[in-house]
Amino acid sequence: MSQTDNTTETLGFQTEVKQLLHLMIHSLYSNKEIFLRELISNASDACDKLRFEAIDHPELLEGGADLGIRVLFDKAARTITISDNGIGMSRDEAVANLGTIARSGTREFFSRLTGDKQKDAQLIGQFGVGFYSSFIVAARVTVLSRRAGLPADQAIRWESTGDGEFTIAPAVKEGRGTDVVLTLREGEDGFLSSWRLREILRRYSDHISLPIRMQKEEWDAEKSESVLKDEEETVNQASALWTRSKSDITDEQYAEFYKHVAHDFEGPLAWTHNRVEGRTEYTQLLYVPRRAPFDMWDRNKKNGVSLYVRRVFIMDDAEQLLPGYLRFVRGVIDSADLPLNVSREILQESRDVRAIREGSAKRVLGLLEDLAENRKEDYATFWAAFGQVLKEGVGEDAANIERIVRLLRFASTHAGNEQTVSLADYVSRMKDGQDKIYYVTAETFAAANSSPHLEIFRKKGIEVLLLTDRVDEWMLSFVTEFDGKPLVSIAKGGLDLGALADEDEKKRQNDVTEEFKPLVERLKTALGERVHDVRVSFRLVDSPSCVVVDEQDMSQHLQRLLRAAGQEAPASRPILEINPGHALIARVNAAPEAEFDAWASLLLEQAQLAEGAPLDDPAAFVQRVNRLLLGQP
Ligand SMILES: Nc1ncnc2c1ncn2[C@@H]1O[C@H](COP(=O)(O)OP(=O)(O)OP(=O)(O)O)[C@@H](O)[C@H]1O
Repeated sequence: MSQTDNTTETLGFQTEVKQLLHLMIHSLYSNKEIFLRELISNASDACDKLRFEAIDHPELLEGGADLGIRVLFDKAARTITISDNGIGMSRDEAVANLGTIARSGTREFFSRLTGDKQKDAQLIGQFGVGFYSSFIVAARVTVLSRRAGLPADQAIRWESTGDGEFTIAPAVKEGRGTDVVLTLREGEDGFLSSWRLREILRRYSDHISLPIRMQKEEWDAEKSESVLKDEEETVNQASALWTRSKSDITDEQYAEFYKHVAHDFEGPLAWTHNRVEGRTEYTQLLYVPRRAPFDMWDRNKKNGVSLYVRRVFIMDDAEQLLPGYLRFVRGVIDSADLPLNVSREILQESRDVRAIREGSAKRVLGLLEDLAENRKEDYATFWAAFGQVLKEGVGEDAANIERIVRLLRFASTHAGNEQTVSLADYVSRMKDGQDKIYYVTAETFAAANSSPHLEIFRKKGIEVLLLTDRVDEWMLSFVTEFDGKPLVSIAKGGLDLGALADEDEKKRQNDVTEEFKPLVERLKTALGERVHDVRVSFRLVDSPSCVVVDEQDMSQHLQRLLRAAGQEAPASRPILEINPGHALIARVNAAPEAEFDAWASLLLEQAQLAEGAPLDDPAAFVQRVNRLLLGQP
């Protein structure tokens, strides 16, 4: 910090702000006019905040409850001013809000930037551009602001040319609120036009519920030019978008409103807009974003939609209005019943809120069902961004579990790595006589897809779901059947292909099992405590052996996940299954007694490796393999 005179302080921007400014000026160059949308959006938020604070402190309005935004320009001075009479900023608020980015994960976000303009522009989109977008068109930005409630001589003047530093000084401002004055860069004079500014405002900010006023302009036939009048006029519709009737709102207006409430740069994927009447009355305008925000998995991140009560803004991120598994939804809920002084605590208890939450969850599920049915590509986009979050719903929302289960999508041996298969698709492709839905869980798609357990299913052409997301094991504890068909792990318990194995095959299998009994007994003795059991398996085709767990035991994959998360997991011993048709099994069967223990260990250890499980003693494994390769047990 340095002082240029007694009162003006010069401060540096946070490093990330400097990076953001640099990047924005370069990557959003072709989309400059959005600065106006961002500044109007902030001005509108500032008025909403004042109106909300004034519910408990009416003196903040200082007698002027007529909230609004004004856009002015001055051709001679080459400035555009966006002025609001909202909440304003104190000195400390200005320093914190206009010099830093207060979002956790910001540093990590910036470390992901690549230097590739196009990719970075998309990343910034996820981040939200906000106030700093002024510097795309302005060489200098001056903010004159007075917080509501403070006297006129306690205003502040913030100024920066966007090159790393800003100054802040005390100032005098008669009216409360904020004036943002942009002194344009060379070559940006095109914005100094009433026509141009109105056009931008109508395109991007028509949904703003407050009046946006500009000086009236009229054509003067004598002078043959348009002249500014002393009167003002409102240039937007100035009514809350969600209160308008659906048929009066264009898709573009819905999209621009979304960008405002969601602080998103891109338009939404889908939305649902309804007025609900009955015991509780409310309007909901809910959006599904296209992309997950960069900090979606941040625990401290706020979630949810904005709550209004009879058009008065009450709070952002009212997470009580939707169940947690729909936390990606953005938008507005405007209640006719809640009190204006409702707090987050009251929201938690309120019966009206419960009704809103249940009603909104149903609406969003309906919207997703519609996407899944009629806009498959968009549903795939949704699923890629938020599928993992939606899965949480099977544990969280028992009332809607059937609907949620129908919305789930999986990778499978038929469909490949993309998660596109619904349980209904799976059932429609089931083989004659197949009465179960088969799946395998693993850490990665590659591990799942090359699991030895799949071999017999591939041979018989039976589809298997490949589950590799972290929440999958947890999810499966809630989804145990679909359409009357149980979901069965192919790596658990004995393999029972039921009606899919014919009588001849069953008889042959019994004979083989009998024939291999002595080998099985020898392996049990050799492996002792390391296994729970050894048995002959008909699920293997190309692999000599595999490990499975007992029906009621926790899967090996889940055991590993729990241990990785530092939790206790019961150490269940695996069952070793051997493939009687494999040449290596014949080799082990014929092995001399001195070599037998080494072969037995090898069968177990390679089966564990194929599963993606770590070995207890990898060095001993390597030595054993080498000795056997060299024929020196
Ligand atoms: N006109 C204004 N009146 C009062 N406070 C303002 C005004 N403009 C900006 N601010 C303050 O500065 C903060 C930062 O603004 P900025 O536009 O960068 O981010 P944002 O609006 O919070 O989020 P986003 O960038 O995602 O839109 C705001 O959250 C607000 O606290």
